[in-house]
Amino acid sequence: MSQKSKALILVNTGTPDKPTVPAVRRYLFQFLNDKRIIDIPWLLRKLLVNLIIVPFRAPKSTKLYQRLWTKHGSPLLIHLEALTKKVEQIIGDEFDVYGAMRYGNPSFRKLFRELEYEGYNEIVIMPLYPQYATSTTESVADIINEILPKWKNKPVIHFVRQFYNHAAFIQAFKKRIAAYEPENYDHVIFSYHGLPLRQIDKMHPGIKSETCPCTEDLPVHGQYCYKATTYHTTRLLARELNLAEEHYTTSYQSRLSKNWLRPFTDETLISLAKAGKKRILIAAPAFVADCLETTIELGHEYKLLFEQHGGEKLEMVESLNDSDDWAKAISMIIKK
Ligand SMILES: C=CC1=C(C)c2cc3[nH]c(cc4nc(cc5[nH]c(cc1n2)c(C)c5CCC(=O)O)C(CCC(=O)O)=C4C)c(C)c3C=C
Ligand SMILES: [Fe+2]
Repeated sequence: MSQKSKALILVNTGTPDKPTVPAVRRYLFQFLNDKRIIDIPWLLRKLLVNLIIVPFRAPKSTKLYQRLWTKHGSPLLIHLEALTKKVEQIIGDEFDVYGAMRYGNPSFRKLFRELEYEGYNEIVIMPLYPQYATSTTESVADIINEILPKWKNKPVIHFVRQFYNHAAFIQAFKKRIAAYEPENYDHVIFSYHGLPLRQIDKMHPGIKSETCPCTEDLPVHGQYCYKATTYHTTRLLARELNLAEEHYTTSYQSRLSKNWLRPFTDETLISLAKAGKKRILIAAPAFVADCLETTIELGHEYKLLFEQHGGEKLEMVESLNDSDDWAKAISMIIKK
């Protein structure tokens, strides 16, 4: 039983336990069998994920994880643990602070189950995704909805659905980008994790994201639309950084098929290189911690691609990780 009446759980995606094929296979198996991630009929998902995607992807992803791994483990987990400690230093008088992963370890499902017996009056759950998406945020909510109804004594649950427009998040990210002096680059790319168009369009039936004006302004139907909120994140950051419209682009990375959100970051980089842009700064404001998708995909693979097409310098902005500004921002975001 805890001495404190409140708990905060910071939840990120997850990472394999080790950079080995069996560990990556185990992780991908859990990740990609989530109906929120691959939202197609159950049998089709099982066949596609278990017979095609995981067997082919696991060896390839393992090689990438081996490049990413540090002597202390996977960066995503290292940053989560350090961030959790920092946030506890700020709000620890009032809250017990936990860090957990939606897939793999430390398991959010296991932690949440165990909290039943801690006697908290209030539990704040903050998925570490600035922009709401069913495949990320809602997948964390699924675990709460599965476990909470079984509790005899239910605490108040406060679920942070998104925070892309919270001033403290924007200021923390802006400070990170500003440190690279974006005015000294030919162009700035705001690269977000991609999503299948199908998942975007489910958020606003009848309105096709490909023709929606959310690239210009945030529409009322777009409050929880990932495309609309990512474009809005770019606008908020660009405004804070005083970037002229022609000086930056929003794009999407990590696609698994061509029917994902466009423009794709790799194609954008090639076009910019062909247009004579030599120095590009790239920031990834859908990720609050550096991981495979930032350090390896942007920092290694896309850097090489840019150089192969005539670019000279591609610099990646370090994510918020366990910075003091980010820990302080979290303490503000969780206040209702
Ligand atoms: C259909 C597949 C996927 C969707 C949809 C998706 C959405 C999504 N993911 C993140 C953040 C992260 N993804 C990470 C790893 C990762 N993601 C996918 C697939 C989808 N993601 C895969 C197959 C993997 C495993 C690695 C690989 O094989 O490429 C990670 C963890 C990276 C790490 O360092 O361990 C994060 C973080 C967001 C924000 C998002 C939608 C908004
Ligand atoms: Fe992902």
